[in-house]
Amino acid sequence: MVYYIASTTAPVNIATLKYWGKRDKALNLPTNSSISVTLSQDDLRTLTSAATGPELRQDKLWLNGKEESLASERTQQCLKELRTLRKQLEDEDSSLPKFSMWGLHIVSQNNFPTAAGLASSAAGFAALVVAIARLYQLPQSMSELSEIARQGSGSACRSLFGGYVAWEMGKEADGSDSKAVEISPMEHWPQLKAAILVVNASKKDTSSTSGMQLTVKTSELFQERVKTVVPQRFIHMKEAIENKNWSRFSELTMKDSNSFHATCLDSYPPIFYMNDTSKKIVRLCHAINDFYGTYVVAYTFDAGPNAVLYYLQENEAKLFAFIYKLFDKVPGWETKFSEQDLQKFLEVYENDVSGKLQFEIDDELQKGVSRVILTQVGPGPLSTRESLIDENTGFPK
Ligand SMILES: Nc1ncnc2c1ncn2[C@@H]1O[C@H](COP(=O)(O)OP(=O)(O)OP(=O)(O)O)[C@@H](O)[C@H]1O
Ligand SMILES: C[C@@](O)(CCOP(=O)(O)OP(=O)(O)O)CC(=O)O
Repeated sequence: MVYYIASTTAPVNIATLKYWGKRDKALNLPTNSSISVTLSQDDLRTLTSAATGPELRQDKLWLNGKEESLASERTQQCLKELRTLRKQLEDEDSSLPKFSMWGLHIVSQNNFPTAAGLASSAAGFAALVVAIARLYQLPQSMSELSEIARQGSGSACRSLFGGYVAWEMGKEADGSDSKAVEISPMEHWPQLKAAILVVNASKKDTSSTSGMQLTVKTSELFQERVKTVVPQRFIHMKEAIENKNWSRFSELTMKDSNSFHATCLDSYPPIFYMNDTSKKIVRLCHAINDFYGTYVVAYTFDAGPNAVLYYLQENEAKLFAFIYKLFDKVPGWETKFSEQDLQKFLEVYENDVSGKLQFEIDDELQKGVSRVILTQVGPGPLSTRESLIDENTGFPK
């Protein structure tokens, strides 16, 4: 049997200017433009393989080792658009095999918790679209493919690029100008790092999709956010990235996270994504910045309680003096540091911080965090020879 197979990895992205609100639910068109940082695939990534062949009659998906339904309208829309593009190629060149007529087997693995507010849908849909586009040998650019990934999950469109990425909301009713573009590649500002404090790795209560629908419908504050706050912030954040202006970037990032969660609280009935631990982490970050008298850390929270802390490499020891001291018992540190390195963070705490800090380190804060993920800005989707599909059967290995 002949099977054609392509595989790719795709990254997670974490927004610094949040997407929250749709102006068209079916096409996933947003009410505001957004900005994100793509994170390194060494630490968080989806690996997806896609196969087709004349024997495959049905589309099938296996996610993290289990067969899953492909019935969701969003996934169907992505598959339909990719097939249409492939069909155009086949119509132009009759020697091409008729991939557009055959079934697809898609096998995917996330190397981190799925649906836990760690942007698995973003990496997942980005990988699905890119793997199939490569299998189909589509000539479309990443920006063009981002319009398809967007229909799977809005934030997924930003995972088609590495580095610093904007999703331009666009104006057209058909969504043809609502796509991701690169602001700067990772090489432009490679010193940006992220420490993710995993607060609760269980499934979240209110999905992003239904949460944002409720906010659009009920929050007055939201109107102000999309009309005035975000358009200005978008320009300023883009400038901050282009100029590598860390203080500006971190201030805007924290303010935008707070603004997004404020519109959730202003929804009726209110939506709570941050929990008590998240709020304590916010206070801790402000205490750290106050302590040093400069921006050392910037927090941001998505639709869940986990904290993403952005910081610059040069400030790592200053930040870790605090967060390693607090969360040294949880797993994750050993992925990047030796025992000796970690000991040094404790020494910085003992020498520079202890006794001088206006912040009470409490038990509850320590108990609320279960894991740290240490990562940094990274590249966009990468082709890989690693395949999850058996080339003799067309099924998962
Ligand atoms: N590798 C993948 N391939 C295809 N679909 C995926 C993949 N990973 C996740 N998904 C889809 O995304 C869903 C999870 O999306 P959801 O938005 O609930 O969580 P999240 O992405 O972790 O959180 P958020 O987007 O709010 O940060 C999964 O149930 C699955 O349908
Ligand atoms: C808070 C956010 O993470 C919301 C992400 O929402 P999704 O992209 O998951 O929503 P859907 O388009 O409905 O799939 C902010 C962001 O990533 O910009």
